[in-house]
Amino acid sequence: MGKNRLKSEQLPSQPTAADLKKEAAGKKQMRKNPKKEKTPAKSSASKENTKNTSLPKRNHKLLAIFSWLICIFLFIAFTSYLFTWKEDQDKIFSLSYHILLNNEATVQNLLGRLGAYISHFFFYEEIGIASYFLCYLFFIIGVNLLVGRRVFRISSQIFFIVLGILYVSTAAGFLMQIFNYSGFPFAGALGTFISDYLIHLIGALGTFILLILTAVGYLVWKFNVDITLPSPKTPQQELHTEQTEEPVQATTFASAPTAPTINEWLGKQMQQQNEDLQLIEKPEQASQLEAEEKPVIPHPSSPAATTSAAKHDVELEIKPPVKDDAPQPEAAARLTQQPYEPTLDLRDYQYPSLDLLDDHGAETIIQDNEELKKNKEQIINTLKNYDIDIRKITATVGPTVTLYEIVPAAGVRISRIKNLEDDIALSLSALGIRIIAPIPGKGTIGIEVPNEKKATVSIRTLLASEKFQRTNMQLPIALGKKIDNENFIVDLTTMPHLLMAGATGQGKSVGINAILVSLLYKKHPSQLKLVLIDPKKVELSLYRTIEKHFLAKLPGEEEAIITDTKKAIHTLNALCIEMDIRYDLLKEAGARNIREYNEKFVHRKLNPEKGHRFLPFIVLVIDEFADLIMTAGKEIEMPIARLAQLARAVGIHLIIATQRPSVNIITGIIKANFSVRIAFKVSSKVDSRTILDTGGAEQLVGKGDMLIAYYGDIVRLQCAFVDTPEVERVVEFIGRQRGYTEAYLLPEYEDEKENQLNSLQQADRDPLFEEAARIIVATQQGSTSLLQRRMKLGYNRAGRLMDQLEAAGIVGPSMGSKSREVLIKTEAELEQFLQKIL
Ligand SMILES: Nc1ncnc2c1ncn2[C@@H]1O[C@H](COP(=O)(O)OP(=O)(O)OP(=O)(O)O)[C@@H](O)[C@H]1O
Repeated sequence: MGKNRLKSEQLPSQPTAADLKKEAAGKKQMRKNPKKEKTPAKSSASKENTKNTSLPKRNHKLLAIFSWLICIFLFIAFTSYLFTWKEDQDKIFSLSYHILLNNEATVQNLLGRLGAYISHFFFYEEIGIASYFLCYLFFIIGVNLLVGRRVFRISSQIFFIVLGILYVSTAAGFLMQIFNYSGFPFAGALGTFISDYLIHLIGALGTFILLILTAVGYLVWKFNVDITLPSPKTPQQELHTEQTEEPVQATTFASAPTAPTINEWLGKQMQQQNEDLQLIEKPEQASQLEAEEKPVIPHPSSPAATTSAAKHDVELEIKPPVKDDAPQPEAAARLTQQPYEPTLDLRDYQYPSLDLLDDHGAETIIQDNEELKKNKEQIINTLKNYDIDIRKITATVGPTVTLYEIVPAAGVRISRIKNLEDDIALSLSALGIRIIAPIPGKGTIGIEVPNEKKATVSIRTLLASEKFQRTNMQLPIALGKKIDNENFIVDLTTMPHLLMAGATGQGKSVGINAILVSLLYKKHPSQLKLVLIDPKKVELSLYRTIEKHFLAKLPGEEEAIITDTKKAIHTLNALCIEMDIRYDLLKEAGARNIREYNEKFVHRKLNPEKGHRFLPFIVLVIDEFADLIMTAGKEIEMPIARLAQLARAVGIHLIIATQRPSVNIITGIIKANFSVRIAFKVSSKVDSRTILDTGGAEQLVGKGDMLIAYYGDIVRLQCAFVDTPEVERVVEFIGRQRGYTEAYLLPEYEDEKENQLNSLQQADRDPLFEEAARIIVATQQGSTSLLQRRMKLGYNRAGRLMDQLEAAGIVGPSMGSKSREVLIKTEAELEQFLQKIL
């Protein structure tokens, strides 16, 4: 038998232990540094490596197929031999191995003379029925070679095979001798020899006992059978035992008695033998088999687990901290070790994808050489008319305008060009010419001329840019593109507030949407809350879909988007209270700003039981500030100024937009606290000065063409464009997802003045109050003289009535000589209101 034995060392390209270690180390490295894995192998060395490794891999596959061919060949030949051995045996006895060369000899074995000879050799001359172990050997060699990993540990498998051959052939020999059977060679020469030897040595009974004990011993060793009575084990202990058991043994044993299919068994082998290497998925059947055979370990969350855990008092259930019930020391230690993750509130939340946004075509900047040449000549000629010579002129084509940068000839004073600005613009007769003399930081003069064909800057392009994708800004906003096409993406937290102005239809609302969409693409609902005030009632209403994700509101309010002046005042004051609360929290935590505070909170250095919580950023947006300040004046201005002065450190940022950039709206106190200001096209130079402290915004071309005063610089940008349907898609995408149970609640604000007035009202309300209210609402005119006329009252009493109507919230505050705004619009609404207050 020795000469025919196949040694594992002779097997082709069997991976060595060192190879496997290298491979595992390589995988670890890749897991650690996945980028490296993705980087295409550029160096010649790595190419070489690829070549070198691909060759053995191919050979492995070929050898695997070859192994499996041998396995199948032996299996068919052996099985056929079971039925044809009688017919073929005589011929092999007479011809021996010459039968392989003798074409005239005919045999019955399905695999012909070779099949018959090999089967006879192994069954009769060697190991009998145990020959099937050889099929198994070639099978596992093939698997190892094909998978390219050590699915089966060959050394231990050979040990198992040798033991199996010895045992099976001996047992077969013993049975044949006991039953005096001399037909089919079940035992082979080896089995017959060993069993014969044993029977002579220790007798038939002794051999029988030896065989039984060997089998039982093997099973005990394999199953690690606990022979003592089972001691009570906790579920964790059982789990531990299961996991630490030697995988090869457990599988081999588990598979053998139930004779699973090859697939089932292979699945188990592969799963158990390669714990540290990632393997193929466990076939379903195999897992069923395992479930049947192994003791059932209940899932920790299953009722069974709970009861068994309760019995053994080991289960650790981590609950949210309860005030009176101090967590167990072990649980507490675990909790403090893991940083708090605010996004786990809504752990399944998905950020909107770029597919929701459109590419607004016309993205590429068209460089029209004709146009450039024409403009260049016109500029040169115009300047020549004013005796200004040019040394050099260069053009930078932007999305909306082209910047012509001029180096004047020696001796030309820049101030002269600046003085001629209007004349030059007139001569160039193009709308939207802006002269920058000199360009800051350069000794040159810039003339911006609008392009005939303008490009749209889609927000999608900006959000897809690497700068935005990779940013670590806290509140990144993609505002637009500069004239040199650089993306202008800035952090709102550094601004820290933003004032936007521009005549109607010039791009303010689009600008606000671009800012909000940028934030929604970068922030999780736990990190950002929006307070939206929209007196125009149309622009921001589409954001109500995301109320339970991103909006903040006053407690008890139905609508999160504020359209009413009174509510706007309340909201601003509530924000001031939120700011004060946050300052107190920061003080207690010893943090200087929201960033430090949240960092401490995340690392569980602040106790939630003392009121500490993760603080989301709050961004307040007011679209149409003019309406508010005109109706509520100081009541609006004061809280805004306070917030603008102080709220930055606690993560509250303001964005205020207005159509009317006049000084009574953008007051000194507001302006002083908003250092970053954006101007879309305005109607006059005065307006431009009000916003930017300089002219230029009146020269803009509209449609998102804008100037931003950003820390001393004035930068011209083409605002990013996002259309309403795009915003709708984004908010719907967010709104469809699971959100919080309600909007983020701002603190309750109690208007003391209002309360005083209310109590006063109830006591001293004029008996004509109701009638006056009806007249005012019916006519929708908040005029004292109207009351005087209609009710035939003196000026004082009518004035008092009007004050009472204001206190009750039926009319707005006095607006000088103009009528007051009537806040209740219909008589039905008034009836309801009166019922409530009278
Ligand atoms: N960045 C931009 N790129 C291209 N087109 C724009 C851009 N911004 C605005 N537009 C065009 O101008 C139109 C008006 O813009 P928008 O609604 O933002 O004006 P607005 O200043 O908010 O006006 P209003 O104050 O009356 O609400 C848009 O419908 C769009 O066609």
